Amino acid sequence: MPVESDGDPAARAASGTHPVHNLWRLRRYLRPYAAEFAWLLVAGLAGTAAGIAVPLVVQRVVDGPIARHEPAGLLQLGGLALLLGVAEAVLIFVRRWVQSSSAVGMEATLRADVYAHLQRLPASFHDRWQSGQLLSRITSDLSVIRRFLSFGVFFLVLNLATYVVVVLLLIRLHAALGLLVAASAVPLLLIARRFGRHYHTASRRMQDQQGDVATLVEETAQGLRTMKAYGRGPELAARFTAGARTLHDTGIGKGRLLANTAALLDLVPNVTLGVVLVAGAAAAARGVLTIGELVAFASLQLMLIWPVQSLGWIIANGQEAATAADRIQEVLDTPPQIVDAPEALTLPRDAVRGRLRFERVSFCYPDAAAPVLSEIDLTIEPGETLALVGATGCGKSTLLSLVPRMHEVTGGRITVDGHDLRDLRLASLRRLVGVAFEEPTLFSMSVRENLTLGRPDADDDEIRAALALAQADFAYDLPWGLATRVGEQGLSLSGGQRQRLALARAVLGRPALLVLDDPLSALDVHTEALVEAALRQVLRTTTALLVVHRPSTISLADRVALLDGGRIVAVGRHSQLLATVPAYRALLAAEPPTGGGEGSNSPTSDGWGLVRS
Ligand SMILES: Nc1ncnc2c1ncn2[C@@H]1O[C@H](COP(=O)(O)OP(=O)(O)OP(=O)(O)O)[C@@H](O)[C@H]1O
Repeated sequence: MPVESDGDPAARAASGTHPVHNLWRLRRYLRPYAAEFAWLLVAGLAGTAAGIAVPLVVQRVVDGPIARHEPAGLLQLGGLALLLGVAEAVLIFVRRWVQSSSAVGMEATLRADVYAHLQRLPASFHDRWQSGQLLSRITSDLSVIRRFLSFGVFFLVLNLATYVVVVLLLIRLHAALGLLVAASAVPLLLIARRFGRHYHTASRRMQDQQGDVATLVEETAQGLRTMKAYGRGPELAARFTAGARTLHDTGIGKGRLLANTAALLDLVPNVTLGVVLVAGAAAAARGVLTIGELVAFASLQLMLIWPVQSLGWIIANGQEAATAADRIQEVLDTPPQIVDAPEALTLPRDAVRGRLRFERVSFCYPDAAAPVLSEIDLTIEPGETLALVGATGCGKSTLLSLVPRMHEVTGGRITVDGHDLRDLRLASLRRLVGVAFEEPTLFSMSVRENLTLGRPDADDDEIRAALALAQADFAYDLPWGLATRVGEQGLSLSGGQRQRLALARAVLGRPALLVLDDPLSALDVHTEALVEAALRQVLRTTTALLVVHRPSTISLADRVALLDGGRIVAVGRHSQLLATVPAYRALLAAEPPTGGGEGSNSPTSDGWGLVRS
């Protein structure tokens, strides 16, 4: 979790922002529902007015028909009280009906915006953020905000209005007692202020801890096989229990804070009510107050108990919503760094020859001490295949990720046919580049949807050709053919099957540039030979950059570049490098000689066991 400081009120004070600043910024999501909220308020206020009118009618009943023993008048006023009660019930129903639909609509819009923003954020953002934190923000935090903007704000306004109107009526009924009730607002405000300060910190802590627990659950679900295989279940369970215990303790602390405050908030109106009853009875005995007025006074004062009691809940809900808004804005305020330039170009596939050039390219991961890649100069001619080899961790995958702009170069530039990649529209670039990463990622959708991820318009023939090339015709034999849904992350398929589908996805529609990270690593020798033969056909017409871990795959390449310490230390044909670069020889000698050979299409032997199959 990168950002914790917002939960600290001191840090917030230092930054000069108000605790509800981020919540206030979300007001635009309420705008489309302004009419609904206006109706909501009107219905709420009308319902409250009807409720307040009932004690006043009761006052007339007691001082009129009851005092004078007139049953006819009693019936009339009783009917009016009943009518007011029914009106209040209907208005409450209307309010709740409108409230739920507008609040859910607002939450859905905000969630869609956060999700869209997450997609625009670069890979480096997702590298740094735990997915559980993002998950908890996009689910529980948004629900907290929805609850506050729909119920919390509404009851805050309604309860304030009720408080003010009732206190004015009380002052009108009996000035001294009414002012006493009004004065009871002072301790209430002091209690509320103190509570708000403490609760803010506690709710931020709890929401962050919820994210940590979500991360633990997510990691467990994803790494279940590995954990089981290594028998690490108990350790994982202990980690989860510790996280859940911390969350539990914070929840208990928060609950106690709320309970203590609720008790104090409860105490104030009840003490005031006791005082008023004694003093009111004395006033009635002296004849200063009629019995009806005393009943109305007490009934009206009872109406203040709920607004005061709910104050604790509203403040708690408001604080949670404020911290949730902070956490949401931390995501929304992160600018997507990899975006289209103002005048970005769209390059049609047919107009691209595919000359890929790295010019003094360097790259440094955010917050990393040293660059991973420095001064990379490489040119890959149209239709040429360049294999990138190097020791593990030397930056091969990173170099590949710069081509579809998953990461942005931090120095130099990469061009395709002379166009800086940053001058191309991202959508255009990503249509030109076919990518298969080291980890073949599939999604829990149909095989066809997985294949056409980057080419939704691909037709059946193109899909058939791509599957044939990747030796992935097994897809047609799945229970529902290409319509078969693969399990989450494609885990219902074998590693080799996933890799072949990922390769088919990369080559679908014959992209101008192919960027493949060890595309044959999970295949058996026989399938590897078949895929290699088919891939060779595609590579003849496509510019390709391949990361190669195994000598056998080098045979696909026309030239090889050796990456060492983030720099290209040698480029040339495989046989040249073998003959002249000791580091290259040493690197390949460390690999098991599983076959492969010279970068031509004829089988060769090179003395290092690299024989193309
Ligand atoms: N997201 C990241 N954030 C920070 N550093 C990273 C990140 N990804 C990789 N690195 C670092 O960059 C360096 C190069 O990693 P990279 O994955 O590009 O190497 P590689 O040559 O492809 O390795 P391998 O052959 O094992 O796949 C490594 O030191 C790695 O620790």
